[in-house]
Amino acid sequence: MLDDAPHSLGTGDSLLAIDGLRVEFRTEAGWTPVVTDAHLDLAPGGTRALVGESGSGKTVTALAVLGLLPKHNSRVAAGSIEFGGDELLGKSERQMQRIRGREIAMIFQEPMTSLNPVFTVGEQIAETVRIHRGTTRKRAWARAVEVLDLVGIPAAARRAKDYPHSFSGGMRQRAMIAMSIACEPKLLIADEPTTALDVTVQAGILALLRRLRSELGTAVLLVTHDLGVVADFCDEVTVMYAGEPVETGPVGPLFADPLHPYTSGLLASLPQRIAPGDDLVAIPGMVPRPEQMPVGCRFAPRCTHARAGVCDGDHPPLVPMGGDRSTRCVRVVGGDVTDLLPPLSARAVPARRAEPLEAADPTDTGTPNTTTPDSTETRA
Ligand SMILES: Nc1ncnc2c1ncn2[C@@H]1O[C@H](COP(=O)(O)OP(=O)(O)OP(=O)(O)O)[C@@H](O)[C@H]1O
Repeated sequence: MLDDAPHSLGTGDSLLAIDGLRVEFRTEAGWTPVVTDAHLDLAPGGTRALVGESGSGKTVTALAVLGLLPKHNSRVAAGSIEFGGDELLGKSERQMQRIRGREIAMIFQEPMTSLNPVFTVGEQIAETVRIHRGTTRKRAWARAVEVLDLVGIPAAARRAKDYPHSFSGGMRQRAMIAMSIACEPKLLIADEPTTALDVTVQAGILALLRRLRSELGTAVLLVTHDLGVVADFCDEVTVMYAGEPVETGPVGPLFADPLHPYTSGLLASLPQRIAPGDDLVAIPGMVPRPEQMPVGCRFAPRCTHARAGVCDGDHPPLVPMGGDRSTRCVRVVGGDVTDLLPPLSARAVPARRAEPLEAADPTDTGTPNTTTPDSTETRA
């Protein structure tokens, strides 16, 4: 653990436990914090979303876990990131390389950042398996075909010999997921994995992640700005604002009864919560730049509940509120504000779908292990 990490808000049996994380970037103004006092817990096999507007620090937090922050202009200045009880901060690049891929894998919004256009999809997955598991080329290839089949690539043995450009967007995303799970990592970090995909393909990818989670027991940290996806997929959520978590908790209670005005504002601006004829309630203003953080509560300048002399004083800590929930709002903690629900017409929490969604994905052609080729998936 680095200096200045405050006491843990964690439960003690986490797969991933981030505590008091502070990440700084070098800017013209000097070392500038972009993530501060970040806390996050993820249980083995659990799913947690990291949500918030653009620039809130979601990706930086995820990259810190993987040890992939740019070395030339960033540093972790405080805190702790434990994975399976083992401190990741301070590990060498060589040690982190061993952890990445084998223990923790990441999938990105754009699959071509992970897939190399000059090698076949099968070769790339097999190479990952060979490096991390030390198996023979033959076994590694067999594993590549197996995982491509698992993620629903039709005729996997044949398609493994194709280059990424001959796959559609949905299939590339599946191929990247196949590569990331090939070594059965305990944790998958998915950064906006469905944002670039159309809605039906998106639903199929989420259903795939859900199935992998239940079949392989992989925990998922999902970085997204899409609360509908969070409601669909995650058990727990961490809401980030201006570089810090402002509310955490189980998805159902947090969506039904937010404990921070920022969460309430995000929920109120969900299109599916607005009744026909109602205005979309967007949060006025913008996320402050890292060099211009307000003193006191960072959300106060945009908050309709903010009070002078209360919200512009000391910077508020993240306070446990019971029921596995916490908030950084001093007015909620003090009991001055008790009902943050968005307007009545916006109260319906996006339904958590009980049924798998994979059938809704045109890139899927049926049960993943028995699929047949589909022209919508084939570009070449
Ligand atoms: N390489 C970098 N150099 C300097 N500042 C950076 C760098 N990467 C990120 N930042 C800053 O860190 C802050 C958090 O960025 P981050 O990408 O984590 O936000 P985010 O919540 O993931 O946003 P988005 O949803 O747009 O991806 C932002 O203010 C951003 O400008």
